[in-house]
Amino acid sequence: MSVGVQGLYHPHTTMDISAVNALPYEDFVNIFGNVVEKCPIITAAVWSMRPFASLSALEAAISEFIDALPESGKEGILRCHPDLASRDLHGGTLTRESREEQARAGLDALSSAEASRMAQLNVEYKERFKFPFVICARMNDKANILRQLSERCGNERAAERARGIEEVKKICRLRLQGLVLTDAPNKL
Ligand SMILES: NC(=O)N[C@H]1NC(=O)NC1=O
Repeated sequence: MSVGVQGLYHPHTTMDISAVNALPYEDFVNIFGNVVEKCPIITAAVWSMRPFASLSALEAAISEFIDALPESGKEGILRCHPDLASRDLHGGTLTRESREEQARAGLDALSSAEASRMAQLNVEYKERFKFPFVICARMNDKANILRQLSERCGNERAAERARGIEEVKKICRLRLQGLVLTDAPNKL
């Protein structure tokens, strides 16, 4: 294992679920602490629910923990996310996961027109909802992200809070799949 930015461990190989279940909580939090961006408290809490029968069971435990939070807690999770394509992307202050996801969607290589449109819409969104726009960057390209950011600015706050949390769960699923072997298809 190697220690990455933010002090999180990044195993070189994916683990199977029994290896995950055998982890003491310190290692579990070090490895999985950022599956929900900057919310290691979620990881630390779900450790109590092990053993997990499968990767999907671990994912479901995280999802249920999030769903049980009050609306303020869900907004708190959204507020832990960095703005997409913000100046931080070049400044190196993002978590490794977030930087890689944004780069994969092409957000590190926007034209200046795209960058200022994105910045302007991010401000508009945050002024309206008081939390940042969150979308699973790995499932979208930059054109799609800009379009959705613009469209979602017109939503109601409760709908947008729920939508942001859905996106957090998609980001979480992809981050987990990078760390744990996916369940064998013949077991599903
Ligand atoms: N604001 C926002 O959506 N941030 C995130 N999206 C994503 O895929 N990774 C992130 O950090």
